[in-house]
Amino acid sequence: MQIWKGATFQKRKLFLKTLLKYILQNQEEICRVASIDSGKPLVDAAFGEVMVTCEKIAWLIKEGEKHLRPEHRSSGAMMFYKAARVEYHPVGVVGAIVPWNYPFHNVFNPLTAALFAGNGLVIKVSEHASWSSQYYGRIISAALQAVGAPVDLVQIVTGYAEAGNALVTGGVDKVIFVGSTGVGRAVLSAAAHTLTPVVLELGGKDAFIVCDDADLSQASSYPCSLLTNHLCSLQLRLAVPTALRGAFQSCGQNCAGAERFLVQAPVFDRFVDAAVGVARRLRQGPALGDVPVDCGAMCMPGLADKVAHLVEEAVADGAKVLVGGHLVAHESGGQFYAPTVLVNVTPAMRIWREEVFGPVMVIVRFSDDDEAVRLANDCPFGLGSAVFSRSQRRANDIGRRLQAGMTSINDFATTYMCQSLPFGGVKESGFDRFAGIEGLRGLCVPKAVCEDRFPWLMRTDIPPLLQYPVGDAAFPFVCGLISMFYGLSLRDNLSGLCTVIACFLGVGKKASHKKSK
Ligand SMILES: NC(=O)c1ccc[n+]([C@@H]2O[C@H](COP(=O)([O-])OP(=O)(O)OC[C@H]3O[C@@H](n4cnc5c(N)ncnc54)[C@H](O)[C@@H]3O)[C@@H](O)[C@H]2O)c1
Repeated sequence: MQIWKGATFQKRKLFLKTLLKYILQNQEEICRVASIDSGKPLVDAAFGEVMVTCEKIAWLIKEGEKHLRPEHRSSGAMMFYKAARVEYHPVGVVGAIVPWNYPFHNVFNPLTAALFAGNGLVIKVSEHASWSSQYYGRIISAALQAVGAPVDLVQIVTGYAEAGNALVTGGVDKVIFVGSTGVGRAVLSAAAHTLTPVVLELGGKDAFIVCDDADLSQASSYPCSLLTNHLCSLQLRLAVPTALRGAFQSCGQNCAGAERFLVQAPVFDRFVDAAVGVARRLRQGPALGDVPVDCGAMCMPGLADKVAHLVEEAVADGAKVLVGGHLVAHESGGQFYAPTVLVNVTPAMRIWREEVFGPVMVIVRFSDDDEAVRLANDCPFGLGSAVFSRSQRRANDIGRRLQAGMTSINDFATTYMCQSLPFGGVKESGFDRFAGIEGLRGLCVPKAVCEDRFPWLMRTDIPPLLQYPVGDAAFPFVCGLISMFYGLSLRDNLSGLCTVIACFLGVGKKASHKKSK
């Protein structure tokens, strides 16, 4: 760890380039391994695991150094003769505890940033995705070896809750926990004993808002309503495929997964019809079977039953299943839950508040922007969000009011493809950030440093009348300084200056008199 801490940025970049080269040359194998361990189709693995990881590595190589170099800061009026800066030093050993849903990305995401920041890393992978971690671990060791870095710099461990707990309490310098809200609470509580800082990246239940833009497209006075109608349906054509991917990518097993689709009344039926039309045609089965599929299996034991239970309970309370809504038996013996579209859901239902983490698209109608915001915020989680409107201004107005860590305008989850942006949530989705500039710097100790700006010209010292034992004029002198620098008018500043000069001149003698006694 000590060796890597002193590694140049050039070497850290070389490590990332070595990883990137391997990933690019072995994309298919990496995706296959992720598919076997998580049940997701290859395209979902390429999209959600490999593409974002490559973007992260590319961003770190291009911009990472810039954000970890010492940053000069202003020193303020009174400290004008000082130079101030922040230095970003590695925290030491980062402990990352990750879930099973993206076996490749969940390992490489903390790995790339932690090592680029100069840290060592212990990753506790999920007990449900341990197999693939062995293969990914070998890639990491080979890349470390290739650049002459210590191979034990990264340790991958697996196990149940006890293993995770041992990592939190075992003396790492910072914990990144990615997982469910309930376990996040346990991790935070364990970390409190050792005062270990924790980043919590927890569950989500993203709102996906589709506005109708009716005022524009329906205004009879509008000179070109044909065009606006076309634009409006274009917006829908844009929103529906994105909505479907937001709901069914990786069979809905995404932290930043769209789980609540809020659609404005005038376009509600069209949106629902379009979504149902596609959802009905989705092919489901084993990810690496003989026939191509759109939706794979559920990974975690019991998750499909949990999803089924949530849907059944909602239906019993008045929700309506338009597509799916049932478990699917398959000769492979895998766990499958059919891609589902559900309407007539109300905020009183459990499915509205709890993370489903499955292929269920809940579509709810809203009448105006205020109601959309109210419904979106009526949720314990606040990870991602999306707003669709052909008026970017309107979409941004709604977006600003959403209680979420991330908002994509006219798209879904694109904030994560912009790797300079922080990733994380509010409310029960956690706190602090793991990606972007904030996440990268979060893996460092931001050390404040202050030194003389002109050491060859002036070295600063405590003025004689403030030296112990302090003279009688010390107090008026400090008050004078405060007025001189912070007075709100020129008169106050000058009056402060006069006091300072008077004290300085008058007390010089007194101080030396006292000292000679
Ligand atoms: N916000 C994000 O970035 C993000 C990303 C992916 C998944 N998630 C969330 O993860 C959840 C699904 O993953 P999961 O079921 O694997 O989550 P989980 O919370 O059950 O497990 C996550 C990890 O924590 C470990 N763990 C369990 N108990 C622990 C304890 N007491 N102390 C320390 N570690 C412990 C597990 O072994 C696993 O490695 C969902 O809620 C999803 O939203 C969040």
